[in-house]
Amino acid sequence: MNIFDYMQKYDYEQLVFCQDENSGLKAIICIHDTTLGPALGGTRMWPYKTEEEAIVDVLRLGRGMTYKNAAAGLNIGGGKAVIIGDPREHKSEELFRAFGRYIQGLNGRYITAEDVGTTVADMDMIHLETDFVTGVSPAFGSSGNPSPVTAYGVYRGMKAAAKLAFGSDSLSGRVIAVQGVGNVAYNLCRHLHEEGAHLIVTDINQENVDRAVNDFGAKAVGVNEIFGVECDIFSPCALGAIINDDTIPLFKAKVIAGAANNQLKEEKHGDQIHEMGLIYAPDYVINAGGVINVADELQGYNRERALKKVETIYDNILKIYEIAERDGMASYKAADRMAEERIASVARSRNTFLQNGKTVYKR
Ligand SMILES: NC(=O)c1ccc[n+]([C@@H]2O[C@H](COP(=O)([O-])OP(=O)(O)OC[C@H]3O[C@@H](n4cnc5c(N)ncnc54)[C@H](O)[C@@H]3O)[C@@H](O)[C@H]2O)c1
Ligand SMILES: CC(C)C[C@H](N)C(=O)O
Repeated sequence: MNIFDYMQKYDYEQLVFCQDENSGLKAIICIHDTTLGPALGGTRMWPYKTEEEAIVDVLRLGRGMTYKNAAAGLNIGGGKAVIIGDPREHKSEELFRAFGRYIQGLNGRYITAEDVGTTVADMDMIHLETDFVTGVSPAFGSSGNPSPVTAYGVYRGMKAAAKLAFGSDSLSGRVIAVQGVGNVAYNLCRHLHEEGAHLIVTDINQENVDRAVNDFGAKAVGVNEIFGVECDIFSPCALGAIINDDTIPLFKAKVIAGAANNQLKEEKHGDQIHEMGLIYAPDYVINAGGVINVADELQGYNRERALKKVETIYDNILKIYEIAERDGMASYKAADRMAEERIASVARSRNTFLQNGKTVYKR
């Protein structure tokens, strides 16, 4: 891959390669866009098979955070990091401290948090070397695990999507099929169960299935069955790319609203479900609760204030549908438009010189 061509095509600012022989650290930090503020996004630890796979992933995820943060109304830019390694085998204090020192070297242009394969305990180790890390243990005045807050945001966004589809945002009596009942979806299921929804769940991890069945009276189905079950709402909370040529013909739901990142395999699949009349809550809008929560730490963490901001996901979903209807486009495109317009207008408003270090000269 020609990295500079790709960076130029999507206007990336910076890609940082980090190597530390002692700890075995091989990491890449991507800063996509800092028009709105410092780049904030989690660190993914994954056993990438090739370096190219890791580079493609960090670039794609970093750009996704720019859109997520902008659409959420945060004064935060987009970035992400990946550590190449197996999270079950290759974690050590030495490795996370070495990584923390690289983050410190960026002097606040990039701020990290949890993502797939990393935990609060890992953030605590990074925090030994840098303050530019969020999602650290609450004992340090930080916000801890973002997953329950992500789940709350998905719950609020799902209610908004239900209002658009059914004319009422009540989820009582609705049948909701949840794919993957891990950290986020377990907490989501709790909210849905408390409101009186009927749950159908699946997971490749039987323990997680059993937990949802026992705690919330969920009905369990096989991993391939979940797409075609009779339900009102399908909630993808496991993997990306699950809205695709194979699954679309199976869907019986009227709404798709879940936590997973990058749910559309390709943009055309967003157009297809739009044409079928499904209400689709764009992934990066509905799952922004976690980043909204960790971003609050930059003002001195206040959980009440963070949750209030997470509540706005409800209105954001409604707003995206207003744009989609106004401009005659699918909801995923309307979300992109909303994020891009906000970034462009802030960039325009910063075209005069100010002696306070806040002016960002982008172009
Ligand atoms: N944790 C957060 O705060 C957060 C924030 C934004 C987005 N997300 C996204 O939400 C999704 C869930 O995140 P999480 O933190 O709950 O992760 P998790 O790993 O705790 O949960 C994912 C669950 O999906 C299951 N799973 C994997 N493959 C599956 C398959 N083929 N069929 C059924 N189940 C399968 C796993 O066994 C696991 O239980 C991810 O896509 C993540 O990127 C998470
Ligand atoms: C900053 C993190 C809490 C972000 C989360 N990993 C996400 O994908 O939104």
